[in-house]
Amino acid sequence: MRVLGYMSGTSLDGVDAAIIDTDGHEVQHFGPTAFTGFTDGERETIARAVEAGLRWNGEGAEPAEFAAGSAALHDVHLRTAGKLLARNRGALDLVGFHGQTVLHRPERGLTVQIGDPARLSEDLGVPVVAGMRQGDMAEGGQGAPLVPVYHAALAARVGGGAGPIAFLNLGGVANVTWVGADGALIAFDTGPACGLIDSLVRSRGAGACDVGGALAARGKVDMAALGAMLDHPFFDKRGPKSLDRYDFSLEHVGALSLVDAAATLTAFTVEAVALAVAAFPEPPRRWVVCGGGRHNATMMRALAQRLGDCRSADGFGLRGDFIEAEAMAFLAARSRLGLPLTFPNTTGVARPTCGGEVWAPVHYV
Ligand SMILES: Nc1ncnc2c1ncn2[C@@H]1O[C@H](COP(=O)(O)OP(=O)(O)OP(=O)(O)O)[C@@H](O)[C@H]1O
Ligand SMILES: CC(=O)N[C@H]1[C@@H]2OC[C@@H](O2)[C@@H](O)[C@@H]1O[C@H](C)C(=O)O
Repeated sequence: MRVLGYMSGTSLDGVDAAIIDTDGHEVQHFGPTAFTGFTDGERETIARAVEAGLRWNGEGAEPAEFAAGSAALHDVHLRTAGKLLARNRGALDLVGFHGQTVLHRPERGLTVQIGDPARLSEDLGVPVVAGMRQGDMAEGGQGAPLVPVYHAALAARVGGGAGPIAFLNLGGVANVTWVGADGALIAFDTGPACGLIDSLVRSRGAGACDVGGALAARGKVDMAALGAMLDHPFFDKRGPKSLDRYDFSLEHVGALSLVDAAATLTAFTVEAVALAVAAFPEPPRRWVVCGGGRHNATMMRALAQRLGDCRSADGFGLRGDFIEAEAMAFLAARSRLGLPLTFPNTTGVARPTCGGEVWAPVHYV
């Protein structure tokens, strides 16, 4: 199947898209990719939906802001498809659509993504698989992370010898997938990645993110603040476990200078990843890093110091900025084939579980 996967992640930077050819087990061909950044207006509209989602907290009627957020997202998804399909005339069989998470409360079986898969299917003329977190939650899972089964499919490409490897995604939130030498999977969210750092940098009027980790490189880690952040109850929980992007706050670094706060938050991300190792039967022999955080050289240096062999996915011929989008395509294909998306050791779901709901354009036969 030729499948277009879309992801708009928690960092609210825009929409990633990638086309892959897949049979739901392996990737036969990596097709083109595209990213469309949100305009300032779109970002504000979508951020308002996220803020409204947090206030709403799943109680009472859905906030009115969701509709405007969905409409803005839809436009960005269509623009992104325009770029991809103009360059790629081969027919698409399917689309995998994530949408924008506006609330994630796994302890209450609630995960909410805005977006309009029905309209997307109409406008693209292709069936769209969406709602892939909900099937997992209905069976008692966390609804996240979803990408581990895709990481497993990529593992052979980065293996290079015996022993377990780990994929680490550094987006707004960080998640890890441990792939054993026999293909066993263990996965969970580890803690924040870049989301808190972005919030810090924005709140101090210093841009949208710590580009290259330049701020953190000039700062000093505040051990008291780091200790206080690592005291969060999330780190006492055993996995599988998952996070809402806003589960952590800036309160412990509020009094620090910008560079010291950036250094401390960067250390927080790294230490939270290091804590994950205790959950694995053996330490990974190699860490493969995906997501925008791998552009943060200070974070990458600290991770390598803490974890050992820890490198960007790009060094293995993978597209580190598009792995989540590719994963949405891969999961959509698996959903159509009735194959499981999530597993007891990746989301805590009761049994390997398929999921996703398909939206077909009315003229589609
Ligand atoms: N050049 C750069 N230097 C430092 N950080 C960067 C750079 N480019 C991107 N980032 C960071 O990468 C993050 C975005 O990564 P990515 O697009 O993988 O996240 P996401 O998919 O939105 O989030 P999630 O994976 O949590 O859903 C931003 O939060 C930003 O801080
Ligand atoms: C609820 C939600 O949207 N979670 C995201 C977020 O961003 C990273 C991490 O937290 C991960 O659990 C998940 O995204 C990826 C695509 C996943 O489900 O695997």
